[in-house]
Amino acid sequence: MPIHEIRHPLIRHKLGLMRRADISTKSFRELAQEVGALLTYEATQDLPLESCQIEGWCGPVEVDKIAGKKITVVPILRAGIGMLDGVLRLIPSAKVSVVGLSRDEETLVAHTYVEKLVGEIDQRLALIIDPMLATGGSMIATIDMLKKAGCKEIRALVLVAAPEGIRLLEQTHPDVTIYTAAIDQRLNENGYIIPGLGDAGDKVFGTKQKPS
Ligand SMILES: O=P(O)(O)OC[C@H]1O[C@H](OP(=O)(O)OP(=O)(O)O)[C@H](O)[C@@H]1O
Ligand SMILES: O=c1cc[nH]c(=O)[nH]1
Ligand SMILES: [Mg+2]
Repeated sequence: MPIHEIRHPLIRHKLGLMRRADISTKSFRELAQEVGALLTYEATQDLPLESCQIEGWCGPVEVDKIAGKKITVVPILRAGIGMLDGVLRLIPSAKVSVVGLSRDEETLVAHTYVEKLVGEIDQRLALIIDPMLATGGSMIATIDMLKKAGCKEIRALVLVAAPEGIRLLEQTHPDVTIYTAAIDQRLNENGYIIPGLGDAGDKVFGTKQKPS
């Protein structure tokens, strides 16, 4: 399974700011959108182009445009919403499929509470967005859902990935490409990524921080 850790200076810097314990909700939100946009830039590098002729300021000119690739962005609720605007800023016409998953704090098993996929999913490139790939359970459940609906091309954009989640994803869905801002050290005994970001959903929504 291809995994791309994007070590661009802007991403390294912004992710570093996100790791601060005293970060405000406002800053966390802004940075999650910005890093989400930067990961989108990387994850769309190979979109097919076609030429077309337009009327330019000095007459007809050949320009490139994206060759009708259908895309669905798939935020995993809640925390994935924190990256959504950043992704849509670069792909404003993408359709959005919403998946709601919540990880049980004891078992770490994710249960599904929303599944609202867009039409023609079999013809679309799916870009799943979630700040955290921890055990990998939430990502695998989402990929299972998309494949069951007929989706054939899937990429995952995550801010931070744990080696444990990457390994599990490699075993279960080797065809899915991951783009991440960082591969961190490990999971702790509560399934939180170390050093990670803490609870990304709580940080995006300003809800109470759970102890890790
Ligand atoms: O790889 P996993 O072990 O499945 O963990 C990662 C998931 O956990 C978090 O969501 P959470 O269940 O806390 O929901 P929330 O976004 O509503 O806070 C995070 O946003 C991922 O979706
Ligand atoms: O570190 C982690 C792991 C799962 N979910 C989070 O929000 N953070
Ligand atoms: Mg959470």
